[in-house]
Amino acid sequence: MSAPSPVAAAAPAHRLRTARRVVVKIGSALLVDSRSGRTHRTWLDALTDEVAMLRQRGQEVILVSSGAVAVGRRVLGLTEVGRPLRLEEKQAAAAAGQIRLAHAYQEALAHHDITVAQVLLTLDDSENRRRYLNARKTLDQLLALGVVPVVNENDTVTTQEMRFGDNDRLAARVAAMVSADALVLLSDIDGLYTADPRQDPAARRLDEVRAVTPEIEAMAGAAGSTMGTGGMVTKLIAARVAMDAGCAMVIAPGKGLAPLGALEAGGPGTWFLPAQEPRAARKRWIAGALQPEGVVTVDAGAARALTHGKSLLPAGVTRVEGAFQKGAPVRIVEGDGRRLGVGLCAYPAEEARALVGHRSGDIEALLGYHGPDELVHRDDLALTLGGETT
Ligand SMILES: Nc1ncnc2c1ncn2[C@@H]1O[C@H](COP(=O)(O)OP(=O)(O)O)[C@@H](O)[C@H]1O
Ligand SMILES: N[C@@H](CCC(=O)OP(=O)(O)O)C(=O)O
Repeated sequence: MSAPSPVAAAAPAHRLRTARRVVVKIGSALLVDSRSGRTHRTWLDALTDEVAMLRQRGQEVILVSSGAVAVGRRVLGLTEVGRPLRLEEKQAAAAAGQIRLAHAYQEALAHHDITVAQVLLTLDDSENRRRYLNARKTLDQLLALGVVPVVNENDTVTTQEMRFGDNDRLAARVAAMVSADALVLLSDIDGLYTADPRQDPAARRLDEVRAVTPEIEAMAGAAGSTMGTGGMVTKLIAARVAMDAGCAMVIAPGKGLAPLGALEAGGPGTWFLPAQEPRAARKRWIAGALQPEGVVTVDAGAARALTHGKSLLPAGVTRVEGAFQKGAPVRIVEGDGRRLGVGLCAYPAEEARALVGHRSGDIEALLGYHGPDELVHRDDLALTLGGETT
């Protein structure tokens, strides 16, 4: 019998404490007072105390925060009760609210000497590979510099109807993008119930979910509060995205003043536990889900380096074929045609061709800008040797 997977064995409550990278999503209803449109400062201060505690323990934290529309509505006087805002009004509200939201986070985290950076993304940024790679690298860089990124959707450029609950999915995409180990969705409810507890008093909360099956999906009803309207449906979509990326997700109650501490102490929540870890999930995604758009041939020395876990440097490349953009998946082969694997190329095809056989130190002189040293970074590389993805 094979040994049980350490991923499945870890007790859910420890997931948060042991996670290297944590994404915490904060909904509008938790952060913004529905009547006054003001942020709940005491709540935010308490949450940022917890974020500081996680940082002190050496954990990296990304916050995905909603609330721009709710804050901006009041600022712009778009407060007629009962009238839904038009898309352009919501976008205007988001623009006016976002700057205040960012400021609130900046002030709250400044008490702990933590620098905040605002990152506005569209859902599409995680789908378009070139922008995806840039967003991932920016977030990586911010985390490496000890910064806490505060992410929201870039509501100004969104072309679709802005729906509450979008940030549940955005948070999951961000968690997948940065290979986070844990995603916490702080909610007005303490987890997933067998049915909407507002409708069914006999509904029971689930502690753990290991796969989002149709049976689980059937449990999710529509929206809850007046401000948050995503309900459980978007949370389950988020769970799927997170789990596919090897990230554990938890829906936990956020109203209290120390929601993360409560969760760590074994408080209520529903954990969605993936079958594998983020690194393995990402390699599987690169190797399996993407259609290669080019071929990069490497010499024997580079092939050896790759099998020893190194990145691919331009010096070991002998040929680049195809027309592709930065971030595209490319097949990596040896001179004799033997397939080594698939990787995401850090340069577009033309630039990659210009770098063939050159030392990384020459990149700036060749391209006129200071790009990455690696043509394919080892984190973006899935070797498929002997049928195994590594
Ligand atoms: N099966 C379910 N389990 C738990 N809550 C559910 C379920 N189905 C629907 N809901 C509703 O979803 C709401 C949470 O969604 P929402 O209010 O959008 O969350 P938030 O604003 O906290 O992100 C709950 O208050 C609950 O009324
Ligand atoms: N981007 C929007 C939030 C969208 C959203 O998903 O809201 P919520 O359901 O409260 O998490 C805003 O900042 O107002």
